[in-house]
Amino acid sequence: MSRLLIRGARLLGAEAADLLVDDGVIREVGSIRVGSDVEVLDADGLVALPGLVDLHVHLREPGREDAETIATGSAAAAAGGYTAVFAMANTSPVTDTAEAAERVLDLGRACGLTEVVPVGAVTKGLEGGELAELGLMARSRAAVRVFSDDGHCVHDARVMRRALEYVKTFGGVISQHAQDPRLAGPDACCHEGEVSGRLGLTGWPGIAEESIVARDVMLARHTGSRVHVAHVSTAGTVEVIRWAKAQGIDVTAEVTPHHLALTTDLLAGYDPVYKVNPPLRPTEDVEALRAALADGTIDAVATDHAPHARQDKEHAFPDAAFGMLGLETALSVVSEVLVQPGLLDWAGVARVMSSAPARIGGLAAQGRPLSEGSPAHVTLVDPDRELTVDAAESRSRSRNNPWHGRTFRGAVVATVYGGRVTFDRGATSRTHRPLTTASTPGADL
Ligand SMILES: NC(=O)N[C@@H](CC(=O)O)C(=O)O
Ligand SMILES: [Zn+2]
Ligand SMILES: [Zn+2]
Repeated sequence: MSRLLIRGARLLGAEAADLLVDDGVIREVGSIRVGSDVEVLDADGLVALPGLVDLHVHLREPGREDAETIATGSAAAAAGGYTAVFAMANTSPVTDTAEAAERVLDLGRACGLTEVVPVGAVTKGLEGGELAELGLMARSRAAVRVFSDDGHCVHDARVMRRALEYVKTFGGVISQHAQDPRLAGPDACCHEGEVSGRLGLTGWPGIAEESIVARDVMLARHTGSRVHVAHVSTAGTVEVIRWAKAQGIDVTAEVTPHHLALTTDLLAGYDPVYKVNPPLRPTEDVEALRAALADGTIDAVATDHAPHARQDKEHAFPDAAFGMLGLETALSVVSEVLVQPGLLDWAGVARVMSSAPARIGGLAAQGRPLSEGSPAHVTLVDPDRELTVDAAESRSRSRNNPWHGRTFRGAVVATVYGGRVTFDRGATSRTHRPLTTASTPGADL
């Protein structure tokens, strides 16, 4: 494998330095002189983050390749700075067997643009009844550690209890889509509140999420097992998680970029691009989510990238599919709503978008500090670069992009996965230069 020099990157908590990558590993950090046989990424002025890790994406393969494939989703992931993504199990067929998990793993490896980590279903067919082959999936080549019926809530407390007990035996975790089906009726399509009343849409309340999270943290305490809360969307859920963590309960949580930035007022135009599960919430919730991510109550940002084909999304609001794209824009949204206002610094971004999700998902080779001997998974970010989103330019096969036309400050410029450049926005020069000289130290972060 060819060698790669990342030149003059701003490292977290350190001076700017060169990173020499050989055979997929960071061999040297410092002022490095190299010969002409090395590919050079000019990272002058760019922040180098450990490769981003997304605990929650929908890649739709197998079954809905018209909406996304592992190849198009991997390309979108690389463009978003991701070097690992956890592919949810709500495909067709469902990822509820060892064979299905290994197939997703192999398809991801064949693409080679990002690590595609299969999430296993908790119950067979996501039906909420019988447990799926959790142990076989864990012991398979895919070594599944994260299990989720995402799209559905594991609502039966007895099933949830058994699942928690089971995954405890091999250090797994249940990622819960927390939504009490009795409190969120089949017709509900948005947040229940002032806006839904005005628009004449049927909503569901935050308590549908909060009551399940409250139950699940108690089940985690009872079983001594580990629960992860997917896409937290309300201030009440934040309160429950804060309390549970203070008790020493083994709970972690993620929040999506859209729940950190968008509010339920956007539904006024009935545009189904804003229809998502959990629904966009009022400003008070958005503010609580931002604060919770900054103070560590919420551990990670996860996109819940949910591509949908036009024929599923372009309907009257109540009939459209739930979900929105997120992989390519997540870092820019986080930069805009958290870094620019001073709620999070770049070390904080590395925590919530790389090291914490890698730890939660059990990926030892991801989320590591960029030092000698670490795997070369690197995301280069220009903190000042303005990015205007154009849905038509997406690498995703789908176009349900809620950020179309918006401009963000802060963007991913290049992604290095296992020592290979998997994305390059073109601002970096990849010329072969003889005897590269050392860079000058840049600003500390
Ligand atoms: N988030 C969504 O609105 N939709 C997801 C399912 C889910 O994450 O619950 C999907 O698979 O489309
Ligand atoms: Zn979900
Ligand atoms: Zn999801």
